Amino acid sequence: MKIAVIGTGYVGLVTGVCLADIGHRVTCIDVNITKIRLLREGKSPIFEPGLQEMIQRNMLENRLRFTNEINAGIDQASIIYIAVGTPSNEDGTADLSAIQDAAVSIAKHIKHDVVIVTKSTVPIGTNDRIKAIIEDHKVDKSIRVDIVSNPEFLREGSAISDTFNGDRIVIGSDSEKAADIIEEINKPFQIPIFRTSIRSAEMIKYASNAFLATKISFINEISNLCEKLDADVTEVAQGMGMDKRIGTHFLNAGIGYGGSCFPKDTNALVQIAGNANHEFELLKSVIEVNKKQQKILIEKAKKRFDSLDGLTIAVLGLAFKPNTDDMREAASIPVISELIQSGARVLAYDPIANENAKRVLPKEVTFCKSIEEAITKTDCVFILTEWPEIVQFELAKYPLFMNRAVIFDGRNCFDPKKLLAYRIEYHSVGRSSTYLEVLKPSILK
Ligand SMILES: NC(=O)C1=CN([C@@H]2O[C@H](COP(=O)(O)OP(=O)(O)OC[C@H]3O[C@@H](n4cnc5c(N)ncnc54)[C@H](O)[C@@H]3O)[C@@H](O)[C@H]2O)C=CC1
Ligand SMILES: O=C(O)[C@H]1O[C@H](OP(=O)(O)OP(=O)(O)OC[C@H]2O[C@@H](n3ccc(=O)[nH]c3=O)[C@H](O)[C@@H]2O)[C@H](O)[C@@H](O)[C@@H]1O
Repeated sequence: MKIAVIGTGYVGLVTGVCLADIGHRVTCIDVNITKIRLLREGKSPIFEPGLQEMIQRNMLENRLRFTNEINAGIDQASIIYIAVGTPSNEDGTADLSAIQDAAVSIAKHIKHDVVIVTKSTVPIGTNDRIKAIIEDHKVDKSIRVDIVSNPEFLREGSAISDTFNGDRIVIGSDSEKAADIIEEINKPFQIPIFRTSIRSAEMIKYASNAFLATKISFINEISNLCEKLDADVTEVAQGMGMDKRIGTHFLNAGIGYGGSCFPKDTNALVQIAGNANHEFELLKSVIEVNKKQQKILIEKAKKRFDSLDGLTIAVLGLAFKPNTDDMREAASIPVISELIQSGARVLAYDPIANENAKRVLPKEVTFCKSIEEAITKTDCVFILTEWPEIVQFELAKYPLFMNRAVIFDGRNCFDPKKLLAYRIEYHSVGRSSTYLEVLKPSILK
């Protein structure tokens, strides 16, 4: 099948490359000239495990090419995927301007019947609008355009593996024939296919992200209660997860969810509900809980030190999760801004996201090339992302390098009991803090 993919971000690029890998001929199109230049050189503009190798292999085998020219890109394609961004507007609604632009460009350039497949996360009813835009703008009115909503469920950091091992592929369409074609295209992935109406498919995407975000905020609330009542949230989550109806996934307490999707999609769903005269109270609370949760390490540090003014603090992990260089809505942004406002000096380190972080973090931050460099002569460490390099870092080095070995861990990377043996004072989430007996001031109780 000849396929065009519009938008080569995390979703479009991974989709295009994986479709090429299962044998289709794919042209990836983007308005961003730098991205396309890099891709033509076989370089991935984003950090995603395994992606660059797969790009190079499929280019060599002539199944994958890249262009800035929409007309050249969709010229021969009978299937056109839309995977452009749908970021948040100021009021939380989804900004659909890139979708609108893509639809108009498609309409102006198509020369034969096509199936349009929407991968982007879009509010319920948007695919109907895409269809209307294309019908309005198409030059040759005899061309047939069918629409399929095919929401994406991949996670950053494991995008390729998720594409090949997803739990389901949702295909929403009111055209049986178009749905059959998209089912056929996806067959080699050998993933269960679930066919729905267009609007149900659009809703499945928002409902899934909102539900996962709800699980995280729920366990974070339980973790706050655990701290007050001397229970251990990791044990509680494990015990809850053994019930198959609850499941073990997405019950890791921490400093809240970030990233390009949960914050944006939960806000958008609240707005979608509002527009349908429905007050989505549960989801509003999920969002509020998450905002509060991002502040918990700062609160713990302020309680521990009285004031952060004049302290030197290392922040380990800046990306919103491990295995990505994505800084969108990363917890490190509000946390570091608040540390700086409180008068602390911040030394930051991320194994991959330092460069992207420099663009969004306050200019006062000093970026370091290693964990050792970041923690040297610091008064405490904040761990914000559970990168393997950070989790596996030799614990004995903290007391050696730091002024005083105090760790605030927003990702529960370590067993608190183990830290005492290394003479580290340890504050994590939803578990009791561990202090060195000799240093334990009575006010800390
Ligand atoms: N990032 C993720 O892990 C996931 C994202 N999604 C959804 O997929 C969509 C895309 O997300 P990302 O890939 O993260 O976005 P992104 O921001 O990484 O990439 C979007 C790309 O589209 C390009 N673009 C914008 N307008 C264009 C146009 N008119 N013609 C051609 N290219 C254009 C941009 O230059 C950019 O390269 C969003 O709706 C998002 O909610 C869904 C599942 C996972
Ligand atoms: O729509 C999207 O963009 C994607 O959003 C998420 O994927 P992603 O944002 O890449 O990453 P997740 O692994 O879901 O993590 C999101 C955030 O939740 C946090 N999280 C996750 C799990 C958990 O138990 N606790 C927790 O705090 C992570 O640290 C991270 O900040 C969903 O998992 C994907 O299915 C979806 O396709």
